Amino acid sequence: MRRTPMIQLDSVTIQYGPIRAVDTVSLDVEAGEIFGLLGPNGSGKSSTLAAIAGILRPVSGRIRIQQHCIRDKAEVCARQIGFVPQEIALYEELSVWENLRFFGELYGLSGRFLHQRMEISLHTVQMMPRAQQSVGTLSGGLQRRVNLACALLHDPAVLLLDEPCVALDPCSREVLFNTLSSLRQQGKAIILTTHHLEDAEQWCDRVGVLLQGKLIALDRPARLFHEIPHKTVVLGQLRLHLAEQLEQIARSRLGKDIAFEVWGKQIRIEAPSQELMGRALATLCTTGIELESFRTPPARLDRILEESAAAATEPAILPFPTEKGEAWAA
Ligand SMILES: Nc1ncnc2c1ncn2[C@@H]1O[C@H](COP(=O)(O)OP(=O)(O)OP(=O)(O)O)[C@@H](O)[C@H]1O
Repeated sequence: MRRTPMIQLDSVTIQYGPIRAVDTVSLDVEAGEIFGLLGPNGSGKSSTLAAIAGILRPVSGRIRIQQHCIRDKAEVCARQIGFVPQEIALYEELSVWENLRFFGELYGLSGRFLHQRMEISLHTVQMMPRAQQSVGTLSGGLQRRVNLACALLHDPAVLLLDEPCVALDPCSREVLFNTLSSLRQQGKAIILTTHHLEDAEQWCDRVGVLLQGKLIALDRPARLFHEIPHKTVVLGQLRLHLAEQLEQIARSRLGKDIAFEVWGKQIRIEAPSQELMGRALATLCTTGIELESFRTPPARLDRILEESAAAATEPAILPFPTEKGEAWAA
């Protein structure tokens, strides 16, 4: 049974003047879920996140945080949201600890409780040993961890991260995702934007793909990444055109489990398992059919993104919706 979503977007549309950046996007994210928002540059990821954070007002549609509409209950919702922007938003001349105190006070925290929350947040991102170091002397990756700690100070139920992996080396990325996984275990609802398919596949529970402001795919990564889960497909380039007689011999030797199609010097082979694919390739070889090269075709999500990158990424210029006011950026 599906639980009540923490974050609900219902037909959300965001415009910058006549430019439609996000087009009737609907999605739900539950407690204890990491949701990845993927898409090429300019597809509307940051705008979607900013609208959920309450920084940007959609021209139409509805956003709810823990069932509260952010339009009507802006303050209640803001208390439930931790937002980690793309840019590092810290005071370089202040220490890590001083930065946390400053942002904690902005959230209205004080005294012993603030002190406790600062310690917990720094522990969560593994930065306690650096508490007294000035932020300007930290690497970009470590600054990002402090950025995240600041967003955790008020213990929000919802965490939004805009491109958290930018400029992170593999080790920092591992720390980041381990941190997010433990926050997921605590029941937080997490949305992050990323360009890294492998991160989305490894760490996200569900993935939504935006293209020109539209949500064109939404599924579990395993389903998005592996179009043909029970079959293995190889696309090959033949050294020579295939004579009809040789093709018939190959078909009889491969048997009914292996399907292949030939067009020109291209061949597409489909086998029910990796093992049978290996045997099929060997059989073709011993039949005298030489492959110059072969590759596995891109999975569904790779292809969606490949196609989207090839397509014009400029957003559609559409008439302004009449029912509500103009989009505005804070
Ligand atoms: N303040 C703004 N004024 C006008 N247009 C904007 C503004 N912010 C974003 N846009 C446009 O809205 C569209 C969506 O932008 P957005 O930043 O949300 O995309 P994105 O997927 O986050 O891109 P990126 O991966 O490059 O960060 C883009 O075409 C962008 O040019």
